[in-house]
Amino acid sequence: MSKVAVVTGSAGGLGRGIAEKLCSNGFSVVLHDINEELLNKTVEELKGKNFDVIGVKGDVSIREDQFNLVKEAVDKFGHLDVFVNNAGIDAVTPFLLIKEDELNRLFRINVNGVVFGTQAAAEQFIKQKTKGKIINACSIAGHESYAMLGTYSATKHAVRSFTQTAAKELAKHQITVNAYCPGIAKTKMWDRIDQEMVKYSDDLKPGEAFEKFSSEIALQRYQTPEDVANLVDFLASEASDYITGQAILTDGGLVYR
Ligand SMILES: NC(=O)c1ccc[n+]([C@@H]2O[C@H](COP(=O)([O-])OP(=O)(O)OC[C@H]3O[C@@H](n4cnc5c(N)ncnc54)[C@H](O)[C@@H]3O)[C@@H](O)[C@H]2O)c1
Ligand SMILES: CC(=O)[C@H](C)O
Repeated sequence: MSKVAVVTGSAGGLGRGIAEKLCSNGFSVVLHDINEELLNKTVEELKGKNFDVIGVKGDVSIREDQFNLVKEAVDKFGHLDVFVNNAGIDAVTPFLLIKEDELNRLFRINVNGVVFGTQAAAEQFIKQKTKGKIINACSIAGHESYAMLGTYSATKHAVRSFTQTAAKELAKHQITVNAYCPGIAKTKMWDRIDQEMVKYSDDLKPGEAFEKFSSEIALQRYQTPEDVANLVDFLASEASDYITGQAILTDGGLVYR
């Protein structure tokens, strides 16, 4: 019987890379995103690769949507093994200009979404009386906070904190909870971050913020979605059964913790 994984925010970017990796290793995967048009396109592309996938539209910041997502996964595939809280958004703002709307928007998606997804997945694992794996999208920004990324960095520190708490409380059910901490991957997220950072800079040109951050990478190559998917694939496998509560860096050598 195939293992079943849900990957939130997987219509594109790192989430799509994670979904493809898990599919290539025999998982049935529920792709999910708030962007229904891109989600449907990605589902069709992955079905074209003979991957066993379905797509479920949803908003991770809505608790009911997260529980519906798990229900759709179980209705289709019979059970759940892995839940990846990948969806997240960014904001670039000088600290003195951060407004309540930004705080609320980013915490609702990057933090509340992870809490609700964890609750929905954990309740299913407990109902199944099986072990389970919950894997959360953190970041280098969950270990070190960055200028102009104050709210975003705070949300990723919160993800790391909730990962530890959930791991401690859910271990008795043989549910592990871990986080992956990517560095700088050229996805739509970094396209947006670069555009915004350039707006606040007198000398950066488009693309130069990404280059500036990436120039510090010790391994001297850009991060790819597959680099991140390799770590998530490990955390989704039995090889990581004795690891829980960890926020593991995969950044090519940027932050050393
Ligand atoms: N790209 C990087 O360098 C990087 C580094 C560290 C951590 N991360 C984290 O990895 C995750 C994926 O990042 P990415 O670079 O692929 O971003 P991305 O913006 O390319 O993709 C994120 C996806 O999430 C979806 N999404 C946004 N809000 C949603 C919501 N409320 N409900 C459901 N789906 C929603 C978007 O539609 C999009 O498809 C994020 O949590 C991000 O913080 C990214
Ligand atoms: C977007 C992200 O988490 C890091 C800062 O690249």
